[in-house]
Amino acid sequence: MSEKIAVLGAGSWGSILASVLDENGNDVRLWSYNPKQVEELNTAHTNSHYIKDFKFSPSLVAYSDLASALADVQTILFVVPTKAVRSVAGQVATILQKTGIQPALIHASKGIEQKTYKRISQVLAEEIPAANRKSITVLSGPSHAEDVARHDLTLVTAASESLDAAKHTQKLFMTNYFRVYTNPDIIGVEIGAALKNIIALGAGALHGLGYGDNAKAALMTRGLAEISRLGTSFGADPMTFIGLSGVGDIIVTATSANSRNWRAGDELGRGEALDDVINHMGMVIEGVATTKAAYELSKQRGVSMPITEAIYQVLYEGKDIRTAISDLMQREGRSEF
Ligand SMILES: NC(=O)C1=CN([C@@H]2O[C@H](COP(=O)(O)OP(=O)(O)OC[C@H]3O[C@@H](n4cnc5c(N)ncnc54)[C@H](O)[C@@H]3O)[C@@H](O)[C@H]2O)C=CC1
Ligand SMILES: O=C(CO)COP(=O)(O)O
Repeated sequence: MSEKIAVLGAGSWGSILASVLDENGNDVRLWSYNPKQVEELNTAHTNSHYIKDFKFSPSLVAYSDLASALADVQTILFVVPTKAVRSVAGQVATILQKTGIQPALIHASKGIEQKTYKRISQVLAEEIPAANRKSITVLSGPSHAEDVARHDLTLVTAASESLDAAKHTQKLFMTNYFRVYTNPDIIGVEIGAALKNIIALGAGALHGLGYGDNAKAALMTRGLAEISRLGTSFGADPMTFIGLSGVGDIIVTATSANSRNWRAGDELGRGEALDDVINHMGMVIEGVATTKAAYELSKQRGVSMPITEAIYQVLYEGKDIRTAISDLMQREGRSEF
């Protein structure tokens, strides 16, 4: 199977997914809005700010002009940070309207839009009227770009309301080190993908504060319980949260220094200020904005999310982390389920 594919967003994840698609024999156009990055990708075949010590194949071509990247493509993969999805999708829609092509739409971003609380697939469906809403697919799961770059074994999920669309994504990405499952539950997969970053921030903070394995296991388990409560309130399948995009992604992001969210939490736990952490990371820390969206959603829907609320208070209300942890521990005793 070989297709013309545009990958939009050349950060660590976009560029490595583009590389997987390129290795699979596709004609891949990697788009970035940063011309310097495009030049580096096309001349040195590196993307040094986002992915260290990795050489891309010269067959992978980068574009700074979106219309050229989209010319005649059969598939578009969106991998920009959540806050940029709507504006990039709007630009794509204008170009697709002019050219009349109707490519398959996949995304691999992990977040929830601020204020509208929409999932990424909902934003894409709204902005790109030509899209077949039911066939939009999300690719998600425990998958740090750094590990995929060195061909470490990686298992992810392609979720879509359309099984044909999910299978199409599965075929595009499958390699001997990158295995893709299908899942019809796009709601559960997108919610798990977004909210695990809140737990990764918390796990990093526990590490930075010097807490041990019991505390981290407790946070991951009870964090998953509240993600599952919010997800099922939207009709997600509870089983999704014990799959790759749920517990799988919590394990990888909440235990690894490759995770930007975990690292940000670690630095906060060591006493650094949030603004400083964001500034020197130089890459997206999705969990910061997702904490706000999830906290507001939980209040709107009456879903109990005490860990998310505690992290919201630390990030947005200046609450001391140790006080937040102590308050969580001293909540009234209750039944586990
Ligand atoms: N890095 C990873 O291992 C993984 C990341 N993800 C998700 O993929 C998404 C992208 O993450 P990364 O590639 O890691 O981010 P990154 O921070 O490494 O790169 C983001 C890229 O988006 C571009 N960008 C930023 N604002 C833009 C805008 N307004 N318009 C167009 N382009 C813009 C930047 O120039 C950069 O190339 C996030 O939602 C993240 O949660 C998902 C799985 C793994
Ligand atoms: O989603 C990821 C791995 O599955 C990447 O997480 P970070 O954005 O925290 O690096």
